[in-house]
Amino acid sequence: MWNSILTTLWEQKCILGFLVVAYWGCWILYALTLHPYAKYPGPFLASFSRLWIVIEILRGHAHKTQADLHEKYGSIIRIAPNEVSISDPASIKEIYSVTSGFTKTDFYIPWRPTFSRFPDHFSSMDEKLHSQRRKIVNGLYSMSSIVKSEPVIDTCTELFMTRMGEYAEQGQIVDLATWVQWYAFDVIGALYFTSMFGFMREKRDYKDYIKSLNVLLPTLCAASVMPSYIRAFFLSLGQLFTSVRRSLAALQNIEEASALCVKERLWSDGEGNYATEDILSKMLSIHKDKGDVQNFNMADIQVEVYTGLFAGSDTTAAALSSILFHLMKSPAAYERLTGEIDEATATGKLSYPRVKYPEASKLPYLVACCKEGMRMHPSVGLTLPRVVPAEGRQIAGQWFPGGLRVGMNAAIVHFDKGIFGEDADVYNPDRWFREDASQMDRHMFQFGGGSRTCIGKNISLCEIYKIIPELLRSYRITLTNPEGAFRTINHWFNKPLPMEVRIQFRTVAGH
Ligand code: HEM
Repeated sequence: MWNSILTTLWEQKCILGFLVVAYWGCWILYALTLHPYAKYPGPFLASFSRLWIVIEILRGHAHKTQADLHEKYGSIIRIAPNEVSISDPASIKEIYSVTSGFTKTDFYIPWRPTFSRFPDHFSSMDEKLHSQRRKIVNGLYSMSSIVKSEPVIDTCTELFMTRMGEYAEQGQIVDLATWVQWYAFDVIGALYFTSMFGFMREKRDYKDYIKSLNVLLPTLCAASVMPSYIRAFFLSLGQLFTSVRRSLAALQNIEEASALCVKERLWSDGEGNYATEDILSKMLSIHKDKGDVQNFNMADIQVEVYTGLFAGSDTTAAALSSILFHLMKSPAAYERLTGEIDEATATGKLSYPRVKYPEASKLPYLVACCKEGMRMHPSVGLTLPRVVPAEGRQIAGQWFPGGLRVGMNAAIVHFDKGIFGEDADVYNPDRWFREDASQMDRHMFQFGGGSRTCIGKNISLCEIYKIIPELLRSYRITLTNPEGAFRTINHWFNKPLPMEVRIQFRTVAGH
């Protein structure tokens, strides 16, 4: 009897094995020949399996491989069986404009906080729902609203400048990439909750927020590019691995932090009287005044706070690091910029000691240097994947059937020679004074596009335009290794690695 049971089991195993191999064989054959994306070139493994993109993402420099592939194969490359990356800048309008009809793919689902009733803005895939939910809070992120909070940002800038002064006095070497991230995190604390978290005060990673994000990002990114049916398995099996366990604990840490920030405000303010004018009190007021009509409750406020914690610091810090790094590497641009800042300060066009955003954003060379820094290094370094509308679309001269995926990456588009000039590969703020600057502006993609444009863009721009002139006006900063390259690790946020600088005092013109 045992013999016959074993034989049956063996036969079943063989049949199962055969079916699996046959399925894969057919799938690979289809993916390589009949699939609508079979005509597009790319890595062989990527044409039939998502394993290629998972490995690339985990290696942390997917944008570089992607750039090499576009260089080799042209403007459309296959990066997964059902997904292509497009480098033609004209396609930004076709894919990402408000009326394009393209929707976000399931790439975004793993980023969603576990406690949300509605998807957060970033991960929402239903355009109608997204538009309804975003309308409730959009006003809080407008530039006119952010500029009203400049005094709050100023408290952070003041502390940042004091700390830099301490380092200058001690002649100590500083990791500027870490310091600008502490600054960006404290600004989020100040804008959302009136008080900084304590990164710059305590000179350390407050409550391990940054460590949590660093641990979380590679796991989330890898899960996001996997086929959705493997994700749950990956995350459950991943529990066996310390790195995945730590990532999930990290996610919980950020979620708990956002819940705590909201609770602390409620405890201190009691029921409904919010004395401060920070983003949190404005959201609490929306809840109090129109919460029932708009279906906006405490859980939704917590989601907004979570998004700010998640998306508000790595991004701004990467932009600040890139702007400063490229200036330090280009002495002529550095001198010209400090000249412009000094003159504006001496003639009263730039306030002292705290720079105001409306003043700084009018300095032409400063604007050019900030744009060029963000062009050279967009803070988000992967494609923003979208699903082609059901009826299909013509993009970059090709027909794309509905339901397939396409995406564009700012780290590729920003180097297009047709738009940014033959010197697109090199840092050159002067390009922004050329006749075709408005065309370049239209193709800058660091904040995404259309209805899904970054909601926190104005927060970041306000921070950037305030702190760069203040820092360069009062201190001379130099790289300890002037020959070194700008080193980053790309897990969606393309994060700069430590950037060591020396800081010296400067005389501020007219003061
Ligand atoms: C230099 C700084 C920043 C950069 C480069 C940046 C970049 C981006 C990009 C590229 C997107 C589009 C993602 C996509 O379509 O897949 C995005 C969306 C988003 N960003 Fe930012 N971001 C920055 C700062 C911030 C800040 C400070 C916050 C929050 C306080 C924030 C919150 C968000 C949110 C909520 C979304 C989703 C918007 C939506 O789909 O409605 N970002 N950001």
